[in-house]
Amino acid sequence: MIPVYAGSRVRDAEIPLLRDSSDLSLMRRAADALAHQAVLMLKEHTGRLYGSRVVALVGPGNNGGDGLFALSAMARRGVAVTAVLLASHAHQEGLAALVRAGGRTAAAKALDGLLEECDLLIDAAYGTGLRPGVRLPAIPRHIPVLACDVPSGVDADTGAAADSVIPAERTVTFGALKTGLVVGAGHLVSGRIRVTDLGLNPTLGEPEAWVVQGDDLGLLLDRDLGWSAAGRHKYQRGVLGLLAGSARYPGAAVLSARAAVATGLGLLRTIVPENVAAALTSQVPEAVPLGTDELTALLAHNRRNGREGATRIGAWAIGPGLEDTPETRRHLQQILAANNPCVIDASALAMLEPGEHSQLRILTPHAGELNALLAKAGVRVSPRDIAADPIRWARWAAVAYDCVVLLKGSATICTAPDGYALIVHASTPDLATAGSGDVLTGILGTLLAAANFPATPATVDATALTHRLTDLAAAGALIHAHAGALAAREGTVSAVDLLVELPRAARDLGL
Ligand SMILES: NC(=O)C1=CN([C@@H]2O[C@H](COP(=O)(O)OP(=O)(O)OC[C@H]3O[C@@H](n4cnc5c(N)ncnc54)[C@H](OP(=O)(O)O)[C@@H]3O)[C@@H](O)[C@H]2O)[C@@H](O)CC1
Ligand SMILES: Nc1ncnc2c1ncn2[C@@H]1O[C@H](COP(=O)(O)OP(=O)(O)O)[C@@H](O)[C@H]1O
Repeated sequence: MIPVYAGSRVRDAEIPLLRDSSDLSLMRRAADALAHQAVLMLKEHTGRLYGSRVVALVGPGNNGGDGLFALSAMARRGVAVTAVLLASHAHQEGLAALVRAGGRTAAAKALDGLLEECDLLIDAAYGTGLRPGVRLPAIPRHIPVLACDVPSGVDADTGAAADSVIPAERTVTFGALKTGLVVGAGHLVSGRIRVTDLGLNPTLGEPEAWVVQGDDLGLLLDRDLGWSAAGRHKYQRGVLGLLAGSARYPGAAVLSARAAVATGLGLLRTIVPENVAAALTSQVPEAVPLGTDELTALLAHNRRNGREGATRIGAWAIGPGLEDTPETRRHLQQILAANNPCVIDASALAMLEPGEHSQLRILTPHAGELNALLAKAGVRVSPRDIAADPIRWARWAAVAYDCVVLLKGSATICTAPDGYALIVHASTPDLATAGSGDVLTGILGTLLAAANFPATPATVDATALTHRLTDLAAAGALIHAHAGALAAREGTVSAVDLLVELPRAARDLGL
């Protein structure tokens, strides 16, 4: 997992070091890393270095200073470099270094002409010191862009981006990975990211979040892989209850059920409306239907004897395709009252009430559903606000509903009420397809059922439990993303394609 820090935190750590202008070593290290990536990009795009033409947008602050030092390093290697100065002043030592190395400067009005003969643009206009309201020049899409620290126009704390943001093919970021590069629009415009370590970490404190990598699954699941694990019978591998489906959305229940089974579940018990039951049985023969009376008896049994062992349900997946009827509300209330770990999705989210619950719940809203959850809790935000600072609003919902929230999107954000946050990046934009969220719910349900949470969570440290739940949420998103990557190799991706790839995705990641 890679730690992530708010851009302003990194800036606060570096400013005292940068203020002493006699010591430019940090800036030179940053500039060297920038120049190195620029050289790689030039070789990739033009096949040569000597005689190629690089233009840099240079802003008035230290970000511009990085750009100027990088240009001077490239000028010394035979690259024709021009710094386009966007403001009336620029970093003095950087300018002097550029002039000494034989580089040129130009005014902003010369930019369009320079771009006509440009092999690479370095964007060193604004970094972590960006204020709102910036207006940046338009860059033709065919010109490769290398961003210095943060693509100009991106808020390095939140990922919000100005309309005129300059999307980058690569970003070299300094000191630490910044939140604005890994979520929201900032994530979409940063391209490939390289982090240059400047030795700031001891001064940065606790990370704001962690970006999850493919090989983190074992860590997130924290499973007992001892010899006894191989001796478990199906009930011990995990029994999941699924409350889903309606005449209007019969497919959602099937997708969640198939995903749960494909992720390696011991047993699936399903409560679906009568008119969905036949389709479910024919498409998911592994599922065992659960009647209303049996549900009541089983939950009572669970309350008395804990959740372990045969016939007891270890976790619930609730919501895909569910219709809001008195019967589904009754089932939901029964399940919630029994205090089982559950993943709650789709229309079931609208049936929840905010408040303290001290229960093992993962809510899986997309941005629109998060908006509705927050509104119900009295927090008035717009979808635009959520897009501009998704971690912040996912955390608000986690606090308001006292549970783990998994906010879906191109970057999935999993957060606990105390702010612990994990980020999982989608492998492909194709994951945004109908039914893909239902598949995720099934995966999460299986991970919860297999996790063997204690039957009386009140006796266990609540923070530790919500962190464990957050880890499992991220593990589910990781498996989902990897299934997407495998499916995308064959072409476009549908929810059924994800199901087909799930067993392999789970095994690839070490499940
Ligand atoms: N991480 C590290 O360890 C290291 C970081 N380093 C680098 O330092 C960078 C941070 O530098 P920084 O603090 O000087 O801020 P930066 O982004 O250059 O912008 C500030 C200038 O832009 C101006 N300005 C802002 N918004 C504006 C707007 N909307 N419209 C117009 N103007 C606007 C602002 O104006 P002001 O607000 O003062 O009026 C000010 O003049 C960081 O991103 C990284 O590249 C490395 O050198 C070394 C190690
Ligand atoms: N732009 C995107 N790029 C990649 N994945 C995305 C993007 N937008 C959404 N997703 C993912 O697609 C899935 C959609 O879930 P959801 O909206 O619940 O769909 P449905 O209800 O149709 O199943 C989620 O896993 C989400 O993280």
